[in-house]
Amino acid sequence: MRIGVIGAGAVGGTFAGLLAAAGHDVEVAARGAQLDAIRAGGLHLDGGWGEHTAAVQANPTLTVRPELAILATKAQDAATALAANATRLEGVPLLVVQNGLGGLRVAHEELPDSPLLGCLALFAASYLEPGHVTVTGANPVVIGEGPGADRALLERVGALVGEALPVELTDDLVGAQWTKLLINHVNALPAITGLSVQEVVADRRLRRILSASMRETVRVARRIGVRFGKVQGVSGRVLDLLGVLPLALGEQFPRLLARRMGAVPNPGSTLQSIRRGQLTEIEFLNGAVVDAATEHGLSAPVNAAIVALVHEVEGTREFLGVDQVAARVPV
Ligand SMILES: NC(=O)C1=CN([C@@H]2O[C@H](COP(=O)(O)OP(=O)(O)OC[C@H]3O[C@@H](n4cnc5c(N)ncnc54)[C@H](OP(=O)(O)O)[C@@H]3O)[C@@H](O)[C@H]2O)C=CC1
Ligand SMILES: CC(C)(CO)C(=O)C(=O)O
Repeated sequence: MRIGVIGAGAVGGTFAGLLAAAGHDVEVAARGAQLDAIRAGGLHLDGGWGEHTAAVQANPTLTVRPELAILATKAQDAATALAANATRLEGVPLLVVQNGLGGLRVAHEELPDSPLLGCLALFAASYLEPGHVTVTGANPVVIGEGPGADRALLERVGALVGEALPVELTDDLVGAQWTKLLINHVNALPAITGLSVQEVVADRRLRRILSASMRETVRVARRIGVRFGKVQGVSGRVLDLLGVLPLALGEQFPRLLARRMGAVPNPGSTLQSIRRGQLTEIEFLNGAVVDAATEHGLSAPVNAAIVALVHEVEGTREFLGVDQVAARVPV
């Protein structure tokens, strides 16, 4: 099948490499050094799903209308990237692989005639240097229906992606997005400290701050009527408990997430942006919790402090020590 991947970094590179290895005809829309490197030497993928060098076509925008498109930019780049490719995408099914809550809304605004599916990647991948992506944690993706899609499309695309990597389907994409948002609370502290997710979770004080941010999110979600969906066997009922358990017990959740990431240090996608000198997605992660709280007349001070620290590090490019973080986040 002819597949177009927009944004060929950690996640898009993983999809492109594995789908090409499964025999599909893949074109990526990429930019800058990544575009030059893929054109010159292909896309080199290694780590949890093996080594593949995919001779994918790479262009600044898609040159051929695909049968399936995959969007895998960071959230802040999605609208621009879709607009640049819109003429090739009208009516084409689009799989939006993005963290945060708003990816499908943005895609629907840009491409009102395309059936949309939402995809939550639970695997971890690092975009280390142009042309090279490493899968550091080989976990499945969860796919659910978005605007304009139906069950038949979901199953067709699920089966196709399943040729390349493990897939779970969900009937509750919104609930699953909130659960993934909670999981993505692991992203911010690595971006602030320069540590991996596993190192953050291993540190007693950082683990406490992370757990406090998660508990605050669960409490906000309960107050505004959000129900967490089941993801990777973790049910909404278990997550609801995080809102009432003492922090010491709630810390079992980040410990579980770190175990599932395995032994290879996972920087998370937000620290990778900082390392590349780019702005991060933090407004779409912990920032989405602050926004949801504010919209409903509530506050989320732990998440707000974390968002502010990530922005500080985006500006200074100087990581903070554990003492500095502990002094600035009101746990
Ligand atoms: N990395 C991970 O392990 C995981 C990431 N995610 C989520 O997946 C999404 C993608 O993240 P990730 O792969 O890490 O991000 P990356 O930054 O690694 O990759 C995004 C790529 O999109 C490119 N891009 C941006 N705008 C355009 C455009 N207009 N045209 C062509 N290419 C463009 C970027 O180029 P440039 O480099 O020049 O900015 C970059 O190469 C995010 O929402 C993230 O939160 C979810 C699960 C795991
Ligand atoms: C699942 C996780 C935490 C993997 O690293 C991720 O979604 C990210 O890094 O953005």
